[in-house]
Amino acid sequence: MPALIELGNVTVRFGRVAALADVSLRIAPGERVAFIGANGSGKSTLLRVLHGLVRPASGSLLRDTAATQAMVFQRPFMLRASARFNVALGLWLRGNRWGHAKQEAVHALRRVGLEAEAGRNARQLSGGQQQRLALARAWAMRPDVLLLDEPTSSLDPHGKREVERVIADFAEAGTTLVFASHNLGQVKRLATRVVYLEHGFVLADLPVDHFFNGPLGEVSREAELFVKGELG
Ligand SMILES: Nc1ncnc2c1ncn2[C@@H]1O[C@H](COP(=O)(O)OP(=O)(O)OP(=O)(O)O)[C@@H](O)[C@H]1O
Repeated sequence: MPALIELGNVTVRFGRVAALADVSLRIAPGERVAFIGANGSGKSTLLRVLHGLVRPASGSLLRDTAATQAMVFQRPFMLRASARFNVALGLWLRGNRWGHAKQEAVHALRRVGLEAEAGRNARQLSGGQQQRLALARAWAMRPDVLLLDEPTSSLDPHGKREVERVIADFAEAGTTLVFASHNLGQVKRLATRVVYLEHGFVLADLPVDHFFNGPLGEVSREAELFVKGELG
């Protein structure tokens, strides 16, 4: 199957820090890929490279130009305006008429269970609601690929469940998911493939069952320790 995104030997530097080192990665349609690893291992940087927000110092990035992408950040930025306006604006900026954009915004809000909050100031919504609002904004774009940077890191268990449900809906609708997470339970629930990063290197890239249950081999000893540590 042709790749949606393909990275070849990508290195990203911030000053003297190599945030990514020689990363090669191929993402095919329908995959659900989780990036895991310790703080500073390069997960966010990798997502930003995939979304074209960070330019590699070297290496190649190929993207299927017909495929659309959306990214949801760890702390999504909301305008001081209604939830509906926050979703509609993105659609309007992409050339939709305002009336149509507002209509589509309401559909997207319904999809994430925020219909009742459509008229509320987005900044006054709870963390979980804001995260779902960010997903509604992405949903409205009907992306082929959805990139998420620790989408539930600041949420309580209820908020986490709600946001995970929406993410799972994206996957069911055929969206390719690529997300960074520190929550290994979430990785097991949502991902089909795990990419383990350490100091900017990909140390393991395996189907989720193999990553959590199979022997990881010499090169992935650190990954094994990481998983054991995280799972306590
Ligand atoms: N804009 C930047 N300027 C300078 N250094 C940066 C920048 N962004 C990332 N880095 C550095 O690059 C490395 C990788 O950071 P990155 O945010 O990608 O890690 P991460 O795995 O997402 O971490 P976390 O789990 O804490 O979110 C770190 O050493 C970080 O300090």
